[in-house]
Amino acid sequence: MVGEPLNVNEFQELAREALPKMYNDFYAGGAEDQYTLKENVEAFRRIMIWPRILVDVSRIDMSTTVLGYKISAPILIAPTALHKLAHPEGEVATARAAAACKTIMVLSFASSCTVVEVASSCQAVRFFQLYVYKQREIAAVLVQRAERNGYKALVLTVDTPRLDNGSNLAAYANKAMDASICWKDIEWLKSITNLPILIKGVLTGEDAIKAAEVGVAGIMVSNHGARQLDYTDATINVLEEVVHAVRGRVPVFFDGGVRRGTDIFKALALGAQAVLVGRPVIFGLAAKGEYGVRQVIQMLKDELELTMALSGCPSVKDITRRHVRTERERLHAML
Ligand SMILES: Cc1cc2nc3c(=O)[nH]c(=O)nc-3n(C[C@H](O)[C@H](O)[C@H](O)COP(=O)(O)O)c2cc1C
Repeated sequence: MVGEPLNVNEFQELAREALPKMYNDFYAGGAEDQYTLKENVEAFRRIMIWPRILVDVSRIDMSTTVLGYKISAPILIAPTALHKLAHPEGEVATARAAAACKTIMVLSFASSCTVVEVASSCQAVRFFQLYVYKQREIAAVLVQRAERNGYKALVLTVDTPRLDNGSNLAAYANKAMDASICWKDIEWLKSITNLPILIKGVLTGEDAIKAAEVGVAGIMVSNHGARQLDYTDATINVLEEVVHAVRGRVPVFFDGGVRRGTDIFKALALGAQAVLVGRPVIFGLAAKGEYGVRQVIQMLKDELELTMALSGCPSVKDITRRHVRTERERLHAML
């Protein structure tokens, strides 16, 4: 590729050029037929924006709050494993970029820099993502270490009783991870920490209701970037069901296939409080280190700002359900 990347998708190409094939495949790939991997992105294309005109958009305010922390735009960094495979500075570079962009980074349980290294490298608000191992004491130690080092929330990832097959990492994790964890264990997790707990990996209204009932601080609609169960629906297609089910009791976050500012606008219109971005951040990191991650976030911010201006939404709270139409709604309107 020649020249500067013009959008987030072009970073994928730069990352492919920068990385050994094995690492690139690890980051870019999805489960089995990779049907859901494609759908996560494609499903956004079937949702159309319905803009409003003659609204004063001379000032656009993208800022929002997540669990009370003010951030510059509703774009968080999703937890993704092993950033040092992408760049020698690993998660430290990603965290610095998060700080520079005034947003939140969720550090993966499978990070290649330690919780302490990342904490001491920058002022970014950080959450810690957790998998629970069979040896529960390990989870307790890790949670308390995250708490001591200033991480502000726990993100419990629940879509991985087993990892999708194929790597030594998966083989190891499948042995170590506790596939018996269930709803009652949220009480146990609450008993070992004072941090708010978010549940990542909710895909149905039914589970969203259970999550709200056990008292989590937030729900993340996610199919793990289509790396776990293939043939789950695209996350943008299930977001609204989850939002309706929780009826505002807890905030709903969203990830999967976010590549454009218009995607973020659509997710917010369907009820997400903010989105998380996975692969594009790794591609930015692989291509250009911290600067690349900053560029990726900045591009998404610029695109969201433009989308808001052109849609007649001066602030994120002005983005409503009436600003988008799904394919089904458009077909219905034609009847
Ligand atoms: C290479 C890679 C590693 C990931 N590692 C983790 C992880 O350690 N923990 C976790 O909860 N999610 C993990 N995820 C899932 C992301 O948090 C997120 O759900 C997903 O990447 C969002 O989709 P996107 O990549 O299309 O933005 C990983 C995703 C990728 C691509």
